Amino acid sequence: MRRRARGGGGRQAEVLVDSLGAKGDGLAEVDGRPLFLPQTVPGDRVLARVTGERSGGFKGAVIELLEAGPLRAEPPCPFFGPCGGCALQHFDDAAYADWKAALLPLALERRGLEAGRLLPLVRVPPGRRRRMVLTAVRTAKAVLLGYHERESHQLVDIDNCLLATPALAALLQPLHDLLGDLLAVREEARITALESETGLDLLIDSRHVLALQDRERLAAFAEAVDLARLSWADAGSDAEPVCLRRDPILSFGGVPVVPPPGGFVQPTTEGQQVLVDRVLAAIPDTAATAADLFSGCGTFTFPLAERLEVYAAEGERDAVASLSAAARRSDRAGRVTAETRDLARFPVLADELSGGDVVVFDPPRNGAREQVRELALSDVPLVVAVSCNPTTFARDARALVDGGYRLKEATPIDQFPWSGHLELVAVFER
Ligand SMILES: C[S@@+](CC[C@H](N)C(=O)[O-])C[C@H]1O[C@@H](n2cnc3c(N)ncnc32)[C@H](O)[C@@H]1O
Repeated sequence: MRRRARGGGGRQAEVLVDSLGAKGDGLAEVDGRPLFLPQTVPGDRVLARVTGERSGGFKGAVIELLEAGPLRAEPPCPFFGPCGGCALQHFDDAAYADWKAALLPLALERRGLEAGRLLPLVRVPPGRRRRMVLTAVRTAKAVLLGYHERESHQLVDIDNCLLATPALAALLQPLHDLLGDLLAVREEARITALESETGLDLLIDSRHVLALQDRERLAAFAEAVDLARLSWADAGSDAEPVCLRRDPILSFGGVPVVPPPGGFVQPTTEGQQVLVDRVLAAIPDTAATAADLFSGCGTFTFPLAERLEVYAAEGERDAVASLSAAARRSDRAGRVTAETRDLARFPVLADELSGGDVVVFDPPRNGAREQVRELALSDVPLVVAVSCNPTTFARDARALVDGGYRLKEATPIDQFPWSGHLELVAVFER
């Protein structure tokens, strides 16, 4: 490392990037501590600015790429760089896949764990993201619609997204036009768009107060782009359907479910199928009962209930309502019970779980610390964990192993291509 004079924005240094960190940033060294440099690859020699502190090291920004590393690739998207939606389009594809596949064993290793059998990375290609959450703001000149820059409030305006399904990508330009008509200067909106099996489902969440002509404009928009449903929420308040042309439907284990507006569903159909297949494959024929914790609106509940009696618990009231309504309409009504329950504050207790055959749990990114404490005390013979965060998964896995479980098998799934995120499914046995 060669230091230069302090610049106005912080210390500058010429560094060599030697590896990639767990979130996809290149890692160099300054003063014997790691310097995290977004959008660099191993072998890059860069002039960097130190911009702050980060987990035992520094965060930085590239001022100039002095020499490109051999694993640098041409990013396919013109928005890559400023757009915070992707972090790793500039990395050689095979090297990217190796790096992603290693995230899970590395996270486990940090907790002193190893999977009995680590299956190869399953890759979901770009262009399959069926759910997107975007932000929009009306400026004096135009509407900006897209993702924020990394660690910034700055919005990057996009009119295409290579991650999204073609139907979602094609919605971006009409959405720009709609929001240009609707929003006043400085008004913002958060848009959740889902491509369901029966068409697009859109939730617009904004402080903008809807006048009668706005509602007419929204209905005309729904008609023009053939939306299944268009809902409106006021800063997170209960979503109100503005236009329901047909129910948006996703099928879980063959059961049609109408997800709540903006509700969580797996981001890709392909990723969901792999997760469901791996969960079902882990369950022996002798099992009769299962608990599906953090169930959402039933991604695993309904495939499990084809054969098993299932208790589903989930924190979002609307998701449980969707799940319960779908169960009532299905042939699995007698095999599914669902409850709205905050599993961090009121985890299902070891005594409640004990005697059951299988627990499936699929928590949010921060994991299931409180729920896992109870699971570890239970006598459930089989636990299948689904997670989108190897770090919190490894923490929870440690608690299960300390409670007497064995981590039998784990599968990493790249449901979030070009990002530092990784989906996974893991099987634990007592
Ligand atoms: C990763 S999603 C999985 C949902 C579902 N298993 C699926 O595959 O679609 C995590 C779920 O946990 C729910 N959740 C988050 N925090 C929770 C809590 N404290 N208690 C119960 N559920 C919670 C979210 O609402 C979300 O539905």
